Amino acid sequence: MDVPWQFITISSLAGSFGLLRLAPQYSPSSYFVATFLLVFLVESIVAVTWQAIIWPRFVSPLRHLPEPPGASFLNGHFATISKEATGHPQRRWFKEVPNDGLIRYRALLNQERILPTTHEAFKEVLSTKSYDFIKPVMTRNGLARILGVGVLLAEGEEHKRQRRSLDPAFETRHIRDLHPTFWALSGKLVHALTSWIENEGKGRITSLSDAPVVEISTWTSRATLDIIGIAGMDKNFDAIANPDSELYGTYQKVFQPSRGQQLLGLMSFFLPQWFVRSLPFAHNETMAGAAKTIRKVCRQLISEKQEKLKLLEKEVQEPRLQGPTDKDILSVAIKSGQFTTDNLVDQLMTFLAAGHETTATSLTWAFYSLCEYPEIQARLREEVRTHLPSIDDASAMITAALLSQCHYLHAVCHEVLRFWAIVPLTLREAAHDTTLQGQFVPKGTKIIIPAWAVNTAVSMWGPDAEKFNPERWMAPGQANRGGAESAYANLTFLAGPRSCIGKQFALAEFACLLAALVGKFEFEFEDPDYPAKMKIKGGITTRPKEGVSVRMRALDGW
Ligand code: HEM
Repeated sequence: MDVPWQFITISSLAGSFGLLRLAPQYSPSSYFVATFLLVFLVESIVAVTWQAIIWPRFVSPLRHLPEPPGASFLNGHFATISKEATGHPQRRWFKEVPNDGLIRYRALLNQERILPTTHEAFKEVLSTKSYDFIKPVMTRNGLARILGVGVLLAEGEEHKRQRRSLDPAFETRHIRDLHPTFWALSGKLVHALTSWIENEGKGRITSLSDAPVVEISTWTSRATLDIIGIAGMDKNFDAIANPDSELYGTYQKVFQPSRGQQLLGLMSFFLPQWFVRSLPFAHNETMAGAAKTIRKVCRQLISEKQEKLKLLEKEVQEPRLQGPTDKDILSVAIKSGQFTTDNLVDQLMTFLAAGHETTATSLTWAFYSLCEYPEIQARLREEVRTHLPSIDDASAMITAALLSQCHYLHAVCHEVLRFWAIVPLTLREAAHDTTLQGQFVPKGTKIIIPAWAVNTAVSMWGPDAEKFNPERWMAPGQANRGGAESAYANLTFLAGPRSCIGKQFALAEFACLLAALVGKFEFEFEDPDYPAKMKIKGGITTRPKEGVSVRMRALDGW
């Protein structure tokens, strides 16, 4: 249970106002501000005593669950959680706290969190009772401004309806058709990078030590924005060619954590979100501006696409006009007839945000791991060069079948996604009183799904769980699950009805981009000691705090 700060703030304001107007003789002060502060203080002390001390220690049905050591009296494990990278403490607790499937830990003011640890517990939260454990309202409101209230944030029957309408855009058959698009855009990225490197190196690159330094995450982000633009919305944002593109710049600002963001996040505990958002802070202005730009772009895309579809309808007799363009996510959503224009804007916002930074960050981690293990990089390059046509060959067509011959590529991609689990944890909240693994769970309790901890748990993956090892995907019969027995051992894309709708899209896009980049370039850390210094930056997705800076040069012969 959380302390109801908003209720306390609003009731203190209203109570102080009422007291001074109706019964001023009982007011502790004749000044409104002083009265408010006193009433607020008294209400807060009562609420905190109950919620942060009495409830979690003596009343909560969860109080008997095992807890990690080191909790403070009032703020439980908050200091540990806020000091370490997102998902890191949960990884340790997963390993070290003896439990029967559930652990309890406590956040700020001892707010309780349940950390499930077994296959059965994850199955219950994510599949059997997935609509009983919903996304927390605060998280939903926080994300809605930039992500829109699309399928990612919808709940219950509304979610089922939206998911059914969008699923056709992600059918295997359709993802197969997208491979040439993914390959063409991977080529565009390779060529842009080649020119940049040649330009920076001024024709003097003979070995990696002469090569210029590339911070790879800015390039991966631009490439995946272009891919979701073309494959998802039939629109070329041209971010690879133009790093100053409006949309790319907007997302860069939005995904950059700032002090203002943290401060406003804290204020949202006490005050209604609409009020916090109207305060004159720079962060509020940035977010409002970003939301406006993203909405404007989405509206434009929808009206362009509606025009195009009308034309196609008119000329339906001419099959040449029915290319893959009418199978992008936006066309499928429009043609389903299930969404109003405003709903469509929300869906597009969701796909733009959920569908580009995730794959870009995974690719950044791939670069990190391939610099850490140059022998894996070399083996992967050899496989790509043996089985796939050169990325410089504009007439070559890549197909899903051709790509599937690259078993090691498949293994490396899956291992990067498992090992780094870029959405390291995600939250759920009990929509009503319920049970989890037979344990009573009161309404409002937060459940933590610790994808990173699960993906690297010895209990799920065996003794080498914490080692980056693509071989686990190469052994006979292990290509799909990497040797893990449980379907809930790999939560990179989650599992169940709320799992990532774009998983197959992301896997194919990731494989094409990685194959093209590793086939063409060799690279190494700019600073060979980087792994010892690297800090992980937390947020919804985790990434290396300083990015991944690599010396990079194009190789001949492919
Ligand atoms: C490596 C890349 C990706 C990763 C690791 C990833 C991961 C995830 C995760 C963990 C969730 C569940 C979030 C939650 O419920 O708390 C999710 C949901 C979602 N993802 Fe992805 N994603 C990736 C790529 C994509 C792409 C390329 C698209 C779109 C083309 C996409 C669209 C979505 C959508 C729409 C949802 C909401 C699904 C629902 O609630 O029904 N994702 N993703």
